[in-house]
Amino acid sequence: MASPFLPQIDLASFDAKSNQGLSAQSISHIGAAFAAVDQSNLDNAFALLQQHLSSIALHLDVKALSIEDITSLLNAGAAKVFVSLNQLKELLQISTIAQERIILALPGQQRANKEEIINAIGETQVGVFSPQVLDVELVEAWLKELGSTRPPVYVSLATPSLENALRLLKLAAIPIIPSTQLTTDAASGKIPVADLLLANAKSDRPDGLFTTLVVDERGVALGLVYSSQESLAESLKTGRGVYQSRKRGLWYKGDSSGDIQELVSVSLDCDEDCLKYVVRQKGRGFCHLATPTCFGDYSGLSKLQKTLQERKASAPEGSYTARLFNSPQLLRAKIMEEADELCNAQTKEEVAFEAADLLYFALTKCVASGVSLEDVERSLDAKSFKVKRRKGDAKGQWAEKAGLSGNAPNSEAKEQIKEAASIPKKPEDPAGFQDGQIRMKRYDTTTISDAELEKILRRPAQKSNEAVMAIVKPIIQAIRERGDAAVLEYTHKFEKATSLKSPVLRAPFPEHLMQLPKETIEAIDISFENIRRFHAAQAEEKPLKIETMPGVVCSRFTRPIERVGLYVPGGTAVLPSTALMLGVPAMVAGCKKIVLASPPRADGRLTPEVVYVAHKVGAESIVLAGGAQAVAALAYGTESVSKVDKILGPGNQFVTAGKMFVSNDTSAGVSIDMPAGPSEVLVIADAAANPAFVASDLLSQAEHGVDSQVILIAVDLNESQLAAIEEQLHVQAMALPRVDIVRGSIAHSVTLQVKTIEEAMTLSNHYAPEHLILQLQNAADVVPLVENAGSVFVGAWTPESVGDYSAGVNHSLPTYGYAKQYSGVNLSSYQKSITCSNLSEEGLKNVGGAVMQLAKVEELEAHRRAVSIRLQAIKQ
Ligand SMILES: NC(=O)c1ccc[n+]([C@@H]2O[C@H](COP(=O)([O-])OP(=O)(O)OC[C@H]3O[C@@H](n4cnc5c(N)ncnc54)[C@H](O)[C@@H]3O)[C@@H](O)[C@H]2O)c1
Ligand SMILES: N[C@H](CO)Cc1c[nH]c[nH+]1
Ligand SMILES: [Zn+2]
Repeated sequence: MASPFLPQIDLASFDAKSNQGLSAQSISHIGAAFAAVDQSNLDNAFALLQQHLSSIALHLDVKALSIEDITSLLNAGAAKVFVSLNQLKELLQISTIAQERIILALPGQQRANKEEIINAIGETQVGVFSPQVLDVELVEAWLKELGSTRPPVYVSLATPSLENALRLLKLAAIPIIPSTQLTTDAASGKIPVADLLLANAKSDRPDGLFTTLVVDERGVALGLVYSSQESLAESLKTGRGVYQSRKRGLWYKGDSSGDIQELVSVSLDCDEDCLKYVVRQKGRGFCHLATPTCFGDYSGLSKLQKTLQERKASAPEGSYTARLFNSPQLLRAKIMEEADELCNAQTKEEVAFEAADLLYFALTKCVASGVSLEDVERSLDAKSFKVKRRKGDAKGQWAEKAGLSGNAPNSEAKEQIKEAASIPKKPEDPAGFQDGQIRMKRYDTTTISDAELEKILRRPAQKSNEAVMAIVKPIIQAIRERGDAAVLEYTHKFEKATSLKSPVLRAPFPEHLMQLPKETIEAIDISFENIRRFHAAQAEEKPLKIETMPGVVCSRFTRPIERVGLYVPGGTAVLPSTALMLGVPAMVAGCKKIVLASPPRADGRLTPEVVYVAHKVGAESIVLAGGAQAVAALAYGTESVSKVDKILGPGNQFVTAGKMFVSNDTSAGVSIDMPAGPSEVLVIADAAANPAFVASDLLSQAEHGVDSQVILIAVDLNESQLAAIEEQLHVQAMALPRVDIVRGSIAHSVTLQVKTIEEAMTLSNHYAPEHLILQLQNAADVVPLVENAGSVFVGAWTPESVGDYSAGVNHSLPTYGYAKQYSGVNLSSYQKSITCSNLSEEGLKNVGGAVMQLAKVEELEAHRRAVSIRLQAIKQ
């Protein structure tokens, strides 16, 4: 049963040291409170809800607020709101508000009659609150008039006394009493809380004690004890579990054993003859036999939590749980794996089995982060208070994986923005936010050490190679052993494309699979032509040929790699532009066999843009698979997938690990382009830069994935110039459909303040970004200072996205600092160079001596003779 009375608190001073009323702790023991809210203390109300949501059911007089503020308070967890008649009518229109959360506040001093109330509330069963009833006798008469079917009635006790309060309680009205008049200390002369709690309680025992159930915060029964008014008062006063022992009198639990209890809350059952104490048990447990409960050990989730918490404190070396605690990447992989298995479970047994696995790993994550089951349950309860619910659509990537159609990919993100806007205060900024704004952290490079800078510029952690390889190796093995069947199995599993019967689509590709709007065809055609031109211009005009000595001619010519496999990612976004970037240079180089691979949608089809590009570049086939399975199929070939000589293209960690593995396997005979991972950009901006342009460039890469990183180097910008960029970043980010992804990437993105362009370039060359954008006064003059970068974008009119799609440069570029040693994809990525030597007699005579001498040094006689035998022949 809820608290039979409500302490009235002053929002402005609650929790503060100056608070003269009951302490916050005592109020949370009672579990409910009342307060009047207006604009002056609205922020305090939100703060209080955030801090005490689960421990205090907050009842708020909101007559001075707008409907928006009221719904925000309900959303934030206010238990009940006391409203005017007009507000009541408006709130009843919102179907998601439970009616018992709305209480009609009757106007003023007047005694209300039954008709007045019934007229006001119609058929709706809402409570009634009379704010200024001075005369208890009047209330008595009034309650009688309302009769037995009356709604819950709250009465503000303007002249509080124990006697008045008890009279109202006997009438089953709920008195609201200023907390300054209440006490847990009987000696203080105020109204004792214990007396109010037990006002209507009646013991069913001859000794007059109350049977008391003791439970933990999850509601698990710890044991059964007895209470008296005195022990309850003592418990409320000390904040501990204090009971009435039938043999020893007052019993302060744990005084002799040390296993004390912190009191969380006290309440009565429905017929008020039994108390429930919620406690936080310390020490070995509640039972004198040192078990957590008097009914033995914990079971289920509570038991698992206890074990995990113990393991976290001292995990046996080598235990699996210790491995999980030490490797966030392994834990993440297991959570994803188990979630996927749960989704695929069919029978009741399978669902229970897989759900148990998922809960185990989820709880390990909680314990590793210092979160308890109680915290999780509090969060669940808080969600149940929401008035404006999210639609519950799956996010784009998951919706696609699950084969949902017609699910607007980012509707949930939009809901989140709306919701965020309707909640005025948040206690802490989540990742990516600062002071309520999506903002990158700022550092002045003159005030940080090199070591700190190194840490700041570290790319977001990736799964360890070991963890990813452990996932990828069995996949590759399965493809080698079982070919097409295994490719299909993984596609069914990861892409949910269960209707797919063949892993390959062969050219000529059917027209109906590449139906596109005219504008898209035009855009692809323009981009195709620019990319073709830029890559064709990279071809050697003629083979290199020089005479190193008279008669010694060396030359070099290139040949296309015969068979290439092009991986087009498709996990989190559909990327036909990557098909262009990989396919066009392959076509220009003259590769004989071009095989594309890309994960299909859940309906088993590829996005038509990718099929159209495959058609335009003359691809032989498209492998309808993603991840390591696609890479393995390309590397080794299967019954229907053509083996290739080189695999190119970006991808996630499974794709990259697959590429690394097959390129290291000499039996595969396959090479790869480079490690190209999560997108990144570094923007260097000075005072001439347009803040909106700078922000838009940063966001264009931040929206790729939560593991993307964007860096701004601000050259000699003052506070207002920096603030202008930050403001733009926030405003533009909030308007993006992928704002939830952006928040993730901005959380590990930074602004670095430097004084000069030289300092900026030193930093940039050290970071070696995938994309470097120069938004500087004389941007072109700075290009000669670039030493390491995948691709450079010069000046205000060159957004990075032109390079992603249409300018002609390639967007498949080295990330993760590999721009220090790798080039992005270019024509030579599809070619090999062959060198050629051609000597005349004179030439051999000129160079032969050097060759023979060096062969002699290396003691390779056959090498020496291959020359001497010819020189002798020339002599004869
Ligand atoms: N650097 C560049 O030039 C460049 C260009 C474009 C894209 N990108 C990057 O490429 C990446 C694309 O990644 P993506 O995930 O969107 O698509 P993806 O196609 O690379 O990966 C999706 C595949 O991963 C596999 N997979 C997913 N979860 C798995 C698991 N638990 N176990 C085994 N396999 C699993 C599945 O087979 C799935 O088909 C992004 O990080 C993007 O930023 C980089
Ligand atoms: N910027 C990405 C490479 O890091 C490529 C891309 C594709 N589509 C849009 N952008
Ligand atoms: Zn991009």
